[in-house]
Amino acid sequence: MSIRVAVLGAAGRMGSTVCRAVEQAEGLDLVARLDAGDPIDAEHLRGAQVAVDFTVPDVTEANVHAAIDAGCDVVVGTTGWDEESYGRIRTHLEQPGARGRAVLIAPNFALSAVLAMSLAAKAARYFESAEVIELHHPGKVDAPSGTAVATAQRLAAARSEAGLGPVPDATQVDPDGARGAVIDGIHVHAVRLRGLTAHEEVVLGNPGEQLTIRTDSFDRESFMPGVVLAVREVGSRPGLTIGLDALLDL
Ligand SMILES: NC(=O)c1ccc[n+]([C@@H]2O[C@H](COP(=O)([O-])OP(=O)(O)OC[C@H]3O[C@@H](n4cnc5c(N)ncnc54)[C@H](O)[C@@H]3O)[C@@H](O)[C@H]2O)c1
Ligand SMILES: O=C(O)C1=N[C@H](C(=O)O)CCC1
Repeated sequence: MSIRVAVLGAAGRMGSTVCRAVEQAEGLDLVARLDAGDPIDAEHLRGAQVAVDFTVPDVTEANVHAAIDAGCDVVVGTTGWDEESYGRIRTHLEQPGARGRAVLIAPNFALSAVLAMSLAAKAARYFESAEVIELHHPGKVDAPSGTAVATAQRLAAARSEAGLGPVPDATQVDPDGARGAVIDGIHVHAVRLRGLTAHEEVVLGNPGEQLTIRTDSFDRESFMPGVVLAVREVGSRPGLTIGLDALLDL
């Protein structure tokens, strides 16, 4: 039996790539392509069991609630999520009408990025300094990237668990924000450059040495094995799963 899939944001860069990947994947059946202006309800989802959301940060949470109400499990790649919005999804999934439904939200479905985040979190405890540089195409609407936010949060958590203090930084004068965004004490720098797709460097420093962990997605095909895996697996994980790590046994 095939898994029936709807794609939300189907006209976008990621959504259109996901539509092609679903059409080509064995055991998946693309039943609906929805984009801005299309209602997200049972009629328009056309019997989909899994909805895949690659839209925009402003609308993704509302889409997920609507897809749950329409009886779908949901795979989300759109960025812009935080603890509050995760909490509202968890609460929704505990309601009687939504029990057993599953939502998987991942800031990055590329294997190299998932591994880079995991390796960076492992390495973080051994270094005094840690910063994140993310580099993306100039059509991206949000900064810093969802991947960079998640990376910084994981670096900070690992440092805190290891008892490390703040990163060393003597900066006192920075009127224009040259030191970047600061997420949980980790500096994050965003580059937008024509020709790029999605890239990230985590730089970790000690006296006399540096470790650089870099991931490069050269095209959107790189995200597709992770998206297809999530579509296949989401139904067997009721509740909210954050990140692809759980599916890869990392
Ligand atoms: N998790 C990952 O691996 C991963 C990879 C790449 C991009 N992303 C994220 O995916 C999102 C989409 O990126 P993109 O480059 O495809 O953007 P995009 O602008 O090309 O596509 C977004 C699409 O969503 C549509 N849309 C807007 N409002 C909508 C609504 N209410 N309902 C349905 N569709 C709606 C737009 O019309 C557009 O077609 C971004 O948040 C991006 O950061 C995540
Ligand atoms: O192209 C984008 O936009 C991407 N967004 C995600 C993010 O913000 O981390 C993943 C990488 C590509």
